[in-house]
Amino acid sequence: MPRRERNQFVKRGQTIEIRIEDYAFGGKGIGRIRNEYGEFVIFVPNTLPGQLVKAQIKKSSKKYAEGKLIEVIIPSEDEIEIPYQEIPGAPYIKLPIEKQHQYKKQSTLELFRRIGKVHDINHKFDEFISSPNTFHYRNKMEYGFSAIGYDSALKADVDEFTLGFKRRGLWWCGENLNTDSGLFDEEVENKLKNIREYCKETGLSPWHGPKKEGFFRYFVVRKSYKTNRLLFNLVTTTHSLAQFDLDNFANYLVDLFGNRVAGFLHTINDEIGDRTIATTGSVNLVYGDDKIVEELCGLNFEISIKSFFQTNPKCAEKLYNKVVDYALEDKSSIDNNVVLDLFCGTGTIGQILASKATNTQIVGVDIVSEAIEDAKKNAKRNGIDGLKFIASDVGKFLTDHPEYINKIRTIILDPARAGIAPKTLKKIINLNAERLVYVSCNPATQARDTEQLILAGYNLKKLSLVDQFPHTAHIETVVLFEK
Ligand SMILES: C[S@@+](CC[C@H](N)C(=O)[O-])C[C@H]1O[C@@H](n2cnc3c(N)ncnc32)[C@H](O)[C@@H]1O
Repeated sequence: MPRRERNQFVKRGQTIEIRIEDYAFGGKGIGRIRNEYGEFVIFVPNTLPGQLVKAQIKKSSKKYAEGKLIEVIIPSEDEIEIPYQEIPGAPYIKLPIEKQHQYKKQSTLELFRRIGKVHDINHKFDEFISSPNTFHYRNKMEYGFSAIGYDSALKADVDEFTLGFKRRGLWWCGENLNTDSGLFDEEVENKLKNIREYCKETGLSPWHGPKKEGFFRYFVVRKSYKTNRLLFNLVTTTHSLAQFDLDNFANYLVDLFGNRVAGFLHTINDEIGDRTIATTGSVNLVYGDDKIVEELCGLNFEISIKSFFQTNPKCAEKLYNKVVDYALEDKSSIDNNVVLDLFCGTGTIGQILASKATNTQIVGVDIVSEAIEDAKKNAKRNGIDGLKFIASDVGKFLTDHPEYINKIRTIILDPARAGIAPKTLKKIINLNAERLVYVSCNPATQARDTEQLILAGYNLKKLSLVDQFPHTAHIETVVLFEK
């Protein structure tokens, strides 16, 4: 029996042309179909209000449908020319930055209203913090190799050695980055084609996604804004490794980038999953140093290739200043007290806070042991006392340390995109702290946690938004909760 369609407007698999009218959180354009049955909403990710787009319906329910962008037929009047190669990771690069801010602010506040149930969120809004550099702001890029390219004229896959990013919506296809994308280091991106040619000339194979085989997988670059130096990481499989001269490749990098090369690492990743990357597999140092030094808020941080470090360091300084401002608003709850810095990464926030407080003991917890090692060394290098760093899952740490219950006045939280696991959030609530400064790179999970925190007796006192990733749909938030 044929499946009954669930709405009167669109069918799954159907291709439609639709005008985008609004912007929803997370970079989804909103289009509407109006007919004799009424009005129906269609979300199309990576589109802008004002565009006329062709999209294919991927999901459809009674209330709404979601489509995948196939092409922009007519651009939005807001779009401007840019001198960079467009990449899928920066879908809003043609939109003036002020417009991007407007969409981000409005859609994020709406999320707190709808999911967090904070109906007066406009009154709680404190500040929208822009990135000091809106172009060339990233300190890390992960370029992928692929054995399959895409011929736009033929509209078909072709065998091609590519190095760059995945083609939007086609996970198995790579797209060469030939010039600066406007997001990362101009020199590196303009010379990426040389790296590609070097690798191609070895005759060794790039990764073939569907077959799950090949030698070259990723080329990762980390940059320090303090020193302007670069740390490279080439990720390959063991297949054909004997035929690849790593020292020769290191020399080639030095020929290309001179003394900007801080170090070159080689990672072996034989896992066949298509996920990235630099954090899995065994890492060997081939040339130079395996770390890079960055400066934030006057302190120095040594970062290894596996540790999390804020991707936009100039803007991270502004983010951290806001976190520290919120934490120090009630200085008496910080001075002479223990502060928990949960999900602390390389311990940046705790160190900055400790450097501005008196006799404060910071206890930082992160699951990545390399990040904790970096945190310990960084605290020593910055000469800051009173810091303790522990490598553990936050939930496990709180179970193992009941002595902190009713003893902590302020907690800093900065979880990864997935947010705080519900069981861990319960344990955090159970600590009974007076104040939480909660940083998030995914306000959708933070808004979900906000509802729980309010039910547990916290008030959302203020919220600031930080545009850590211009030209993308991402936005970072800093929220102060008080009991
Ligand atoms: C957004 S980063 C924050 C890092 C740090 N606050 C900073 O600004 O550099 C999130 C951190 O959470 C850590 N993490 C993820 N899941 C965790 C867990 N279950 N327990 C402890 N740490 C976790 C990650 O290793 C990562 O360092």
